[in-house]
Amino acid sequence: MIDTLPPAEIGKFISAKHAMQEVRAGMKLGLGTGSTAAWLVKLLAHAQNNHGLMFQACATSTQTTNLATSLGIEIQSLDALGALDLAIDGADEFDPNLDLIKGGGGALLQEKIVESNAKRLVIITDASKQVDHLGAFPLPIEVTKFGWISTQRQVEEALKSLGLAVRTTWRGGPTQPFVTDEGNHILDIYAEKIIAPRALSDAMLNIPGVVETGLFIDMASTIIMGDADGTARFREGTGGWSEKSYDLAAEADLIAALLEMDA
Ligand SMILES: O=C(CO)[C@H](O)[C@H](O)COP(=O)(O)O
Repeated sequence: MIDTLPPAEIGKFISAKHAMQEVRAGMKLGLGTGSTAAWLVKLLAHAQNNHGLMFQACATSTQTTNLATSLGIEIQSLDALGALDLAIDGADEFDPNLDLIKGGGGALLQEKIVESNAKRLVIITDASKQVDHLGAFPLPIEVTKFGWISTQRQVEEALKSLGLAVRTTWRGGPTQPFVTDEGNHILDIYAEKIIAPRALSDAMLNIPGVVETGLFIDMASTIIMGDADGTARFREGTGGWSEKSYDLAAEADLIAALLEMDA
């Protein structure tokens, strides 16, 4: 089964598998959103259902709630759990400071709320997400439905005054814009290169119709990059990279079991 898996998916599995080392019995966990986080959710379900791992969890989206509950993980509300021990999530980009662009899946608001309530945030990725400067991936901005077009104009004016005369587009298009779990729209900013993420984030958050941005600054504790050859490269804060190799042949049964969860 592993032979038919695209290399990118093996890398995501390796990253999620390595992140499982951070999970301890009894922890309160925040579960991320996206295709990499889905591997983590499946690994947690496997550990719970087959090895009796006990944990409590909240989710960062309806998508993750549905996946987790379908696999037998009980999802509680963040408010019921309170402070979390650990959150694990994917990212669209990360830079050398471990600052992130997130929200490619449209879940940035719940992700930021959940992850800001976690003692540690572990980001599971692959090498394609590593950049020198954030911004090649369009930066998502969550905007209220009320006055959304006027907010877009304010966003573009604020970008211009920061020297970023760049394109913005509505996720899903202007006639049927994407609606987030919180009932808002997503404006994607094509900045190409964000030199001052904090200044950009502050300028966006200063606009009343902007609810949140996909810039996650000073939030990630650790980054893990999984590779299709079985190598997990990981970095704590701004320290150096370390690596661990996983034997893919030895992981084949586990990968097959996780893939069967899709059936
Ligand atoms: O921020 C996110 C969702 O809002 C995801 O974590 C991000 O888009 C990465 O997703 P994937 O693991 O599928 O590449």
